[in-house]
Amino acid sequence: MIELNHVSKMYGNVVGVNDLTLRIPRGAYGLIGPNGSGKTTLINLLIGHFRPTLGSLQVLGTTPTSDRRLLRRIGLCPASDVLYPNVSALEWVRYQVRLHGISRRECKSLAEEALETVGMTSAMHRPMGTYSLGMRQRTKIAQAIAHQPELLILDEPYNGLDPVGRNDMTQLLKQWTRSGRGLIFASHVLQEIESVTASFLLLHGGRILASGTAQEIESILTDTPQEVFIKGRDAAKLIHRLADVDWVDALQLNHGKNELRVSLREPAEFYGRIASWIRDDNLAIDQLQTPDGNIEAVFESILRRHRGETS
Ligand SMILES: Nc1ncnc2c1ncn2[C@@H]1O[C@H](COP(=O)(O)OP(=O)(O)OP(=O)(O)O)[C@@H](O)[C@H]1O
Repeated sequence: MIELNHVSKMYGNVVGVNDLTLRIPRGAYGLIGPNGSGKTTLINLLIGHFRPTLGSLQVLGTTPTSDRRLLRRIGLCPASDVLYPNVSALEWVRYQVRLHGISRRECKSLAEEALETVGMTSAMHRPMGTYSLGMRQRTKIAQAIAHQPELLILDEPYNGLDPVGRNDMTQLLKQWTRSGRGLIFASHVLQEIESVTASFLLLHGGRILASGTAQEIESILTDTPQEVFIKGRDAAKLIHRLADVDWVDALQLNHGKNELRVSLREPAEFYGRIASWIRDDNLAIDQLQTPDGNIEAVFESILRRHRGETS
């Protein structure tokens, strides 16, 4: 579906993306990374909005900047709010479909169908200025899917949505994924991506740090140094167990000796032993706090590996 060969994009002296090489088959992928990691730059390269400063790329078997017909095969939902307050969703989506060179009559039925898919039929004649944020997001998605593209690209589709809107968005993206068409969507939040697809691309500082399924990334993390906080009255009593093993990098007692911070070189070793130590020594331990699910910690772990601080 996408092939990047040593792609870099510079904005003057600023690196947008840095030497990306990647080949991903058709499927659904979450593009995850903190602010400024290069997600939007990558999306703009995929749709041919930007030409790479270095390297080359192919999307759906063609070069985005030299094949304008590619835009007909891609649906794009940008992060920015692009809706006109005095225009109805139906008019706007029809107009966007028309821009793809589709006949006037067909545009209307395609627009209606897409708006129905996103649950906007009852509000589609109202001016978009009266819509909630969730309705605006759904209208943007309708615009992206109305011309029935092969690949849907969404930049932060969950931004600003309340829990109900988030759930609706997840259902919508799952439905799209089940149809077997391509999906790439950028997000800051791991859980949002996890609820739609198991496949990730992790960007940081314009580089792809990891790609694969959640399990693959988890297994990278299991072997990557981590910090664990052990909390409870007997936390300090675990020191004699942990002081002599070679997979512990550092130990620190905090909070009146009720919290032990452990820097682990091989977390799997720790998790394999901790329960039996607590049981055998009959220790009062209330909590084990790990960085699981915390995307900042995930990035920190992968970054350490990336910087060569761990193997
Ligand atoms: N038009 C521009 N001019 C100069 N620098 C830019 C421009 N657009 C992006 N950058 C820089 O390129 C890098 C990547 O930015 P990009 O917007 O692609 O990241 P992002 O992951 O989409 O971030 P966010 O989550 O905040 O949208 C950042 O350092 C950013 O400051």
